[in-house]
Amino acid sequence: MFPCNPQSALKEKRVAIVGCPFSGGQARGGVDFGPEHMINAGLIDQVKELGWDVTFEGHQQFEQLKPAANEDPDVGRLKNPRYVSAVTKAVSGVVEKHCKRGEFPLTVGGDHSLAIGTVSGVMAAYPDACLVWVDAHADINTPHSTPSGNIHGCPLSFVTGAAEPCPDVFSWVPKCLPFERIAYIGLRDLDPVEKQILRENNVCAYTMHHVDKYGIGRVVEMALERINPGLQRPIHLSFDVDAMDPAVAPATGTPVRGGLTWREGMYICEALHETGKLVAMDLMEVNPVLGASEQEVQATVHAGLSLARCALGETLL
Ligand SMILES: NC(=[NH2+])NCCC[C@H](N)C(=O)O
Ligand SMILES: [Mn+2]
Ligand SMILES: [Mn+2]
Repeated sequence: MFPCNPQSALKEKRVAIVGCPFSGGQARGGVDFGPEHMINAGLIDQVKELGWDVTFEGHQQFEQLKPAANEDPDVGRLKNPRYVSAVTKAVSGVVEKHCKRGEFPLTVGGDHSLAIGTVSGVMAAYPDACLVWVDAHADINTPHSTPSGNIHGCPLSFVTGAAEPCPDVFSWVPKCLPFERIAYIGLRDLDPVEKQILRENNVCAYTMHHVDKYGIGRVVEMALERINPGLQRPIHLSFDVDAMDPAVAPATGTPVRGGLTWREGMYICEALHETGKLVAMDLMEVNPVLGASEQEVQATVHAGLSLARCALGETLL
């Protein structure tokens, strides 16, 4: 299989929006309405406005992948394991297909368990890619370490191989992403085993402490120097909207105070666009049901739209 030429998606400016109405990786309903809200708020036209050709084949349909009641018992601590495994496998294939067509997949969630699919799909098309993970959380719990059983807290343990093998589920996931190719930005809520995994594997991780200390410009620069020296590698950006401060993006399932400002979030997307190496983006965890008011929902959706536009070049002269 030939690796894709990362330049084609960028030169031809073709985006494929992959709407993933999925909430099975965590316990709170509503995150499955995220993609619909983003589309209804004008995502397609806004991306077209930036000069991209946009494909949107309608939201992914996951209902038929859902096991019948009682047929998806926990595996270890993992909740809905068969459902999440099947959905992320499907997403992986869709993302890989778009990459191989020379399109830039913009995957809109949905909860962050979907990244098992997006990361494996991008890595199948671009085996030398690196990943920038912008999140309050490290999402690298293993099936044994997860305190919640929510798989949206675990996606990176599967794709890096940190996860213990689990019977029946996720056996399809390739160990496709080396630790040296992950950079985290925005971390501020880690579980003890996650800290241990990051330390033991010397993972490039910039917490909010580092954002305060160095400034976001320097943080992005240092992150890229670490995981992508000379900018040789294609870049996948996985953005959990809870990386943003809850004042900016309140409508999300696991908000944590002390997050990125509006500009810090946008800056990350702009800077990655500027590299000319960004090949895929995920925008996850917008939960329109969790806003305390309509205004909070709108604020979160608008932050999400703006992040996507910045990653696609909006603010470039
Ligand atoms: N994608 C997210 N919002 N993840 C939150 C994860 C929270 C916690 N670390 C857990 O594993 O349950
Ligand atoms: Mn998060
Ligand atoms: Mn996350």
